[in-house]
Amino acid sequence: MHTHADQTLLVLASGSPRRRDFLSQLGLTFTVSAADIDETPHPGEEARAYVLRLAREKARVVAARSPGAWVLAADTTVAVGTELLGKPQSPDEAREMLGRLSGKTHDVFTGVALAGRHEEALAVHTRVTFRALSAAEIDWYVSTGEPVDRAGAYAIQGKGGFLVASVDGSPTNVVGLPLGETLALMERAGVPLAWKR
Ligand SMILES: Cc1cn([C@H]2C[C@H](O)[C@@H](COP(=O)(O)OP(=O)(O)OP(=O)(O)O)O2)c(=O)[nH]c1=O
Repeated sequence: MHTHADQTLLVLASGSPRRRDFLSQLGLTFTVSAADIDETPHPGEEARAYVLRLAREKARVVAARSPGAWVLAADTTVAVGTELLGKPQSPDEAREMLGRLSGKTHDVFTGVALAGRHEEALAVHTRVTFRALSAAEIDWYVSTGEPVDRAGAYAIQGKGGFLVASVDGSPTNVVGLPLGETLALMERAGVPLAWKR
């Protein structure tokens, strides 16, 4: 018997409001169920491998409690050379991270994973170049509170826009969900998309 694909449930395994907004903008109907996993990198783990591992883990944890659903998860990290910059744990750490990024180009990686009938995953890489920042600019930005809960201590889509000189690659990848690649992934897996109903 033919089953209508659009009856398949889509679950976003994320507590991130950015990811929720992006998926909504695509016209997709979904529920949200955040996965709480250990995000500690393995010793010497490369950024691409790290974000893929975490995205897959988040998707699997939620898929295990969502029978019959497609589960989408993602993880974003900032890398300076081989060093991973996660979310700052304090204003001092945020200042330190922003100082490291000032006047240089860094890498942003997002891993996207889909779990359900089968698994699919991909990682997207964007290069972001920061302006040379003054200490006063960094202090002010940290005082806005925006760096909290942001990989690399900035939000390009918010007040942190002034930090950035240029972006090479997917802009939505930097905010936490590379939209073009995520759509391609869902299409490949057979997840029902709004314009295909
Ligand atoms: C670099 C950058 C990161 N970020 C955010 C995206 C991610 O939400 C966050 C990185 O943390 P993640 O661990 O990728 O995601 P999360 O903890 O917010 O949500 P969940 O694991 O439940 O899905 O940093 C921005 O919003 N703007 C930016 O410019």
